[in-house]
Amino acid sequence: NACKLMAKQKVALECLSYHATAATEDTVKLCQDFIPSSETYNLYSFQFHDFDLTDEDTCRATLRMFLQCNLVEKFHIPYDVLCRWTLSVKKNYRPVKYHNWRHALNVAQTMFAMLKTGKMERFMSDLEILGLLVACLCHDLDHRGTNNAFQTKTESPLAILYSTSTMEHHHFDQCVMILNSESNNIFQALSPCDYKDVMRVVETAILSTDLAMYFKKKSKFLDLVDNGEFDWQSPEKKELLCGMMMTACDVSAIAKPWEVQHKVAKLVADEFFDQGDLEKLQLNQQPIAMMDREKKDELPQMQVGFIDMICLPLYKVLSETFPWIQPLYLGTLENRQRWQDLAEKV
Ligand SMILES: CCCOc1ccc(S(=O)(=O)N2CCN(C)CC2)cc1-c1nc(CC)cc(=O)[nH]1
Ligand SMILES: [Zn+2]
Repeated sequence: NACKLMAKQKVALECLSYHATAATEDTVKLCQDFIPSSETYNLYSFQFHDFDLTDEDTCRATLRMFLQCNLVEKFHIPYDVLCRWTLSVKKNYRPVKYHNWRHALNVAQTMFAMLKTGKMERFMSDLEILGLLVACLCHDLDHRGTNNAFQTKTESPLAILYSTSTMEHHHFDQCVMILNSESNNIFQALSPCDYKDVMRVVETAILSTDLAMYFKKKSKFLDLVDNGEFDWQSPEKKELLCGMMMTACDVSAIAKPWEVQHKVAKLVADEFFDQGDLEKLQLNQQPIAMMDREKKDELPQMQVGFIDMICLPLYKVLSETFPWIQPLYLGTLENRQRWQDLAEKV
């Protein structure tokens, strides 16, 4: 009957989350590890990259960011739970070329640098800081290296579950699944009210990483800034600001030193080209230029377009209100020149 079916589904889900969460020995090891300082990992810098970090380093760097923001203390997060949760999050990223655990770590580190070096933490409550860091680390969970359009075109189960922001809803789902898994709930000590609030911050932040939503968000944000808005404390203005910060972190590879940006752009391109191959072979469709490896010569020009359409307007309006994040704007400008030079060479 229905009850038995529900019970079976519940057991199946628990079994799924059991395999999806961290192994005990890995958790014990991370728990005992020495955690180097933020400076050792260069976490305060907008020029941070993960190329020299081992997988263990990426977990220690994650713990360092939580410790540096005093989140373990403020929200009574049991340290072993934080270790297990970190490893479970890392385990639920697939080894795709770009949207993998390393991307999530880089996005979280940019958020950390915006809050600390960019001095934006003064506009955020402790709960929002906790929610934003968790959202960055979880924002692309279980990404398959294919975008929302691909889910829709292939009528994938995810597109049937969510017709809009398909992947972003799945990323949030995965985040909830991990928190609901045995001894993985870093929010376990929060009051029911704080729990509701932090989950709302995490959900809004993860859903706001759908670039299709960015353009709507940007015009609303621009209206506020143009009207000389500076009180970001009202709930809807705060949600809008957090959404803009999430996009700023999500695309922040565009602002990194040229060698870093050039390497990361190749990872992005390779993942896009893999989807283009799938569309040609599996769907017998011609992919858009961005995903067509036959058109890789157009890549520098596309990066200039990406910078002009999405990145520069975003970093410009954010750095006008929060001047200390200007390195993101200047870094993007420098890379625009590099991509422009390559575009003219072809
Ligand atoms: C590097 C390979 C080419 O990469 C791009 C090509 C075109 C555009 S686009 O702005 O024209 N636009 C974006 C919205 N799509 C719906 C339509 C196409 C963006 C990128 C790009 N995206 C990311 C974010 C994943 C990172 C990055 O470095 N570059
Ligand atoms: Zn992302």
